[in-house]
Amino acid sequence: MSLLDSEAVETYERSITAPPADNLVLEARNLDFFYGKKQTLFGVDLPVEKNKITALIGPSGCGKSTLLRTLNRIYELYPGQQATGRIILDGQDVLADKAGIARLRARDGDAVEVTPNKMDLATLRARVGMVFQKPTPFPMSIYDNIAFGVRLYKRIRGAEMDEIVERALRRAALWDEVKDKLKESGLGLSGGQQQRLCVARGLAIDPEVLLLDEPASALDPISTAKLEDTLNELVGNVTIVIVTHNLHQAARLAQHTGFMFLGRMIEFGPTEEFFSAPKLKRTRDYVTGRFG
Ligand SMILES: Nc1ncnc2c1ncn2[C@@H]1O[C@H](COP(=O)(O)OP(=O)(O)OP(=O)(O)O)[C@@H](O)[C@H]1O
Repeated sequence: MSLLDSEAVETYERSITAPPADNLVLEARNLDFFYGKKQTLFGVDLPVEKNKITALIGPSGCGKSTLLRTLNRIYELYPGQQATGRIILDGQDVLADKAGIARLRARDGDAVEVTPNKMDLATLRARVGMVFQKPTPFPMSIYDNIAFGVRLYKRIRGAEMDEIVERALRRAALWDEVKDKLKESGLGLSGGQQQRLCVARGLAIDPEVLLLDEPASALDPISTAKLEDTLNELVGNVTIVIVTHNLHQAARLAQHTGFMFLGRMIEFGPTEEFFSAPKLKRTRDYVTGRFG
């Protein structure tokens, strides 16, 4: 075998240990993604267990954010970006319409039963929320930051809205810090508080899944610890997928971890095994700091 052959074999070697199928709430299967003509995801599989935390790690540019943006189809806001494959949310394919599913069946022989209607974006965004790398509060009061999103999806009266706002802020572990200044601007909060406000905003519409794209990268260690406490408290009630560059953070928080490399999901499995006994050399090299 030539060096080139062995490299080619290694490039495609994968190890995916998925949680039991009945426990999955969201699943990407054989997902490809294109920025124009440039392909950036290649046959990615991602099984996401319900009410657990799944971490995505990997070197810069390997496609972690792209994968996250595909899961709630936020990429559709940008012309020329396209995804093919399957994203199944509670048995419904959120990516494909009827014709798309027929094409997939013909291509992959995939016989998964899904509802053949492309999910409308408002429904999808309500079920799969997203928090970005930089805190992005709206230029309005702390209260309205949360109420605004809720009003987009539900007709709510005053007192009921107060309850929703309080509950979301409590779940995001921010209530005690802001309960006396709900009318003040969200922009006046610290970076860490702003990020928890964004988590609260996401939680207020009761999503099944919350996607977090490096949510702690702009935060100091104390704010990071508070955010992690918040995420830990949410386990069991909401499903979280988090992209992080911080391997310790992945090990601390996640029940499952996926390692991406060059647009591929190379290794996926339970976090403890993933870090203590990675199955592939490439993962081992990455988690021991030998490359990346
Ligand atoms: N808008 C875009 N147009 C064209 N290519 C893009 C665009 N956004 C990202 N890419 C490319 O897609 C690939 C994957 O990028 P992505 O941001 O998903 O990686 P990442 O793993 O999240 O990186 P990082 O850890 O640095 O945030 C990279 O090669 C990147 O250059």
